[in-house]
Amino acid sequence: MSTQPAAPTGAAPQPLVVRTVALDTLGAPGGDADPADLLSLLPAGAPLAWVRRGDGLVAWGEALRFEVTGATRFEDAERAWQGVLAHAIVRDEVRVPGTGPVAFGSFAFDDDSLAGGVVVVPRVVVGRRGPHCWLTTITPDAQLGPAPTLADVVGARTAPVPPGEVEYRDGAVSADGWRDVVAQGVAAIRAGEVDKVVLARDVLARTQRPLDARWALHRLAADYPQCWTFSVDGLVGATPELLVRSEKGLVQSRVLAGTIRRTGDDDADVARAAILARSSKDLEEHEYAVQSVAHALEPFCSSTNVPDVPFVLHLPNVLHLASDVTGVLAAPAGSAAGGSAGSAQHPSSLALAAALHPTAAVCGTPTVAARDLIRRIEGMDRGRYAGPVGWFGADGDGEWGIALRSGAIDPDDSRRVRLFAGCGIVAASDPAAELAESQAKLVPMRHALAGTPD
Ligand SMILES: C=C(O[C@@H]1C=C(C(=O)O)C=C[C@H]1O)C(=O)O
Repeated sequence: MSTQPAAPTGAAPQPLVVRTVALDTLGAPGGDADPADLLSLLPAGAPLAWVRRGDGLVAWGEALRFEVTGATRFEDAERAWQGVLAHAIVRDEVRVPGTGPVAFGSFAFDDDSLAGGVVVVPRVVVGRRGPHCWLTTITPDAQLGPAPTLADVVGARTAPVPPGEVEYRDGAVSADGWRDVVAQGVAAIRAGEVDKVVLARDVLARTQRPLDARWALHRLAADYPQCWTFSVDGLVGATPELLVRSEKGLVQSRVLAGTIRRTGDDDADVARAAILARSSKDLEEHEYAVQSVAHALEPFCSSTNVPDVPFVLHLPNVLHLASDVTGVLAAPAGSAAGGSAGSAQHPSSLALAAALHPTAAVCGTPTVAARDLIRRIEGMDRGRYAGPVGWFGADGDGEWGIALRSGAIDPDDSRRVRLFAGCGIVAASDPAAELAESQAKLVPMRHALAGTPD
């Protein structure tokens, strides 16, 4: 068992008291913090976030933390979370997805990565979903006390600190060297080793001041509203790719693969979107990714819906071919036919994420051969980049993105941030074009680290 509570809590699981209360969307009278702007509630330190278009969860503090490693990291994390829940005292007055006990998680791309994975159970969570806003407090070793208020938990708020000047240097592989890596990938495809492989690179940023993750989060959420802006244990980003959302028996996955850079000229970009939608190279890359998700979901679902044709997702830096795959989870054994009201016995969202990971959008096809090729030629440990990142609740429902367009803050020196970008490679890929695409994919994080407002 590789699950370890990071705090020396002894053998017995710690009982948690979990309390969710509704918040007024306009904030309490008397200048209380406004939950409408979730990110502005975060204190400095180690913020937890999963937000999109103003909805989502922000959280801080650590009631519990579990670190996991290896191929069993997802099931170990799941077991640790179940252990926590078994000893939790819960009073949830709101009862929508994201209320009650929640945990955030982030997991390595590769089973063999030193990064393993982490599950953080925060002390304070503030959530918003449409008209509902709520506050959850999670307190170890406490009695159920009076209802908490936002004013109790949000201290004097400080503005995010700008990072100052940022210097960049090569990561594990230089830009030129990475073109060679891509050429090796193309050669392996032409030799029949794989059909598609996704190859990534890292770039090292050094900021003048320790990076305040909130600075990056605000900029990412403002610039990339179509993406899921996340922060879990020093991994910060805004991903356009949803690995899986599972809610009350319905599952959804947003699959991306096939990319073209934007030019900044709207007319030219419309023409490029049309080129992307007809590009056989990009459609092939996309089809591999969609099929990998559809096949991984099928064993869990009574029905799935896989669009025949992708749509073009317009982001400020790139255009992507995108498909939203949906499914209905099969009724758990023993329940009434078609019953999906209680999701307690459905596989949890984390179990689904584990079954889906790694999709062909971030690994390749066939999966194992592509993963082996990545290990052989990529020249770096991806860490938690391209792994599942997100949150789940007491019933297992939750949302997991693929940690793309992201940076990992060095836990020993928060002036150092490792940024990542990768590209799907097929037989027709051109190394120089893939390098340019990887640079476009680094733009969100580079901009998020820009030291001064623009
Ligand atoms: C691997 C990344 O992106 C993935 C690769 C894509 C592609 O090659 O077209 C598109 C979206 C993502 O699935 C990344 O952003 O780092």
